[in-house]
Amino acid sequence: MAISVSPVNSNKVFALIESDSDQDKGGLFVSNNAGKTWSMVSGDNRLVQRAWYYIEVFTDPKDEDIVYVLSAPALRSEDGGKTWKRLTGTHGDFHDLWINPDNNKNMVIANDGGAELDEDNETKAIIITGNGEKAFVAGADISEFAHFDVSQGGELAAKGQELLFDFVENLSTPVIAAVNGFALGGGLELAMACHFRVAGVNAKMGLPETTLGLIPGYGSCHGNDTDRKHGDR
Ligand SMILES: CC(C)(O)CC(=O)SCCNC(=O)CCNC(=O)[C@H](O)C(C)(C)COP(=O)(O)OP(=O)(O)OC[C@H]1O[C@@H](n2cnc3c(N)ncnc32)[C@H](O)[C@@H]1OP(=O)(O)O
Repeated sequence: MAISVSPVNSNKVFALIESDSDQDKGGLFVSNNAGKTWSMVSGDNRLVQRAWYYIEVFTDPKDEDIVYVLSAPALRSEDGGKTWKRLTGTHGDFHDLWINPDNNKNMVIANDGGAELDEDNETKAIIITGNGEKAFVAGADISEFAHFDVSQGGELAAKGQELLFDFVENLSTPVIAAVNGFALGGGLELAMACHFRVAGVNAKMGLPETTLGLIPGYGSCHGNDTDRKHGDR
């Protein structure tokens, strides 16, 4: 079992309990009188499915009705544990959560893939689009790196991959590419790094750098784990 006392109301205590799974007796229980009496608020199986391994419950430091449960998925309730929404993330098996006591939008969650920082869980989605109708992103200005040698080219590609493409792909907030006009070279790769792509009727996509003998720098024509994860490229 796991226990969490609300930092804003010490009479409110949540207990996550695994019980006889054949009879579905486990789930989340709440006490509103510091543990004297208890009632079950949710028997959602997702809350206790990892109990054989670990089981974690956390109460928000600012709002006694916001509760988090870490399991194979990470789950959040905004109504005192009655209903649950799954948090998106880069990896399953969530083990620990830290919520900034002074700013409950700032949290760090740990899962089998590492730690993730969330500074704003009120942003439900991010849309990337071009300004105007001509281009989503026309790609890199090749004149800026035409003089690069092989190692400088490699460094540029590695840095861009990490700073932009991996960053976008690993965001826990869904990122949508609204492709309006040209999506060329790195612009097309940016759309590919997003979690969803929507193309307008004027969308034109391509990798024109290949006509110059350049291998696209950001993962569009060589596989990696992420490509396999999304499987939709
Ligand atoms: C980093 C890599 C190697 O991994 C991947 C890459 O991103 S490589 C770059 C891939 N992108 C391109 O090769 C696109 C090149 N541009 C074009 O093909 C055309 O410009 C166009 C199809 C986007 C638009 O054509 P058009 O309507 O005929 O307009 P233009 O007169 O050609 O361009 C207008 C204006 O925009 C400038 N421009 C265009 N593309 C880029 C770019 N990628 N970077 C910087 N600037 C760009 C172009 O130079 C013109 O500027 P001005 O002459 O008006 O100052």
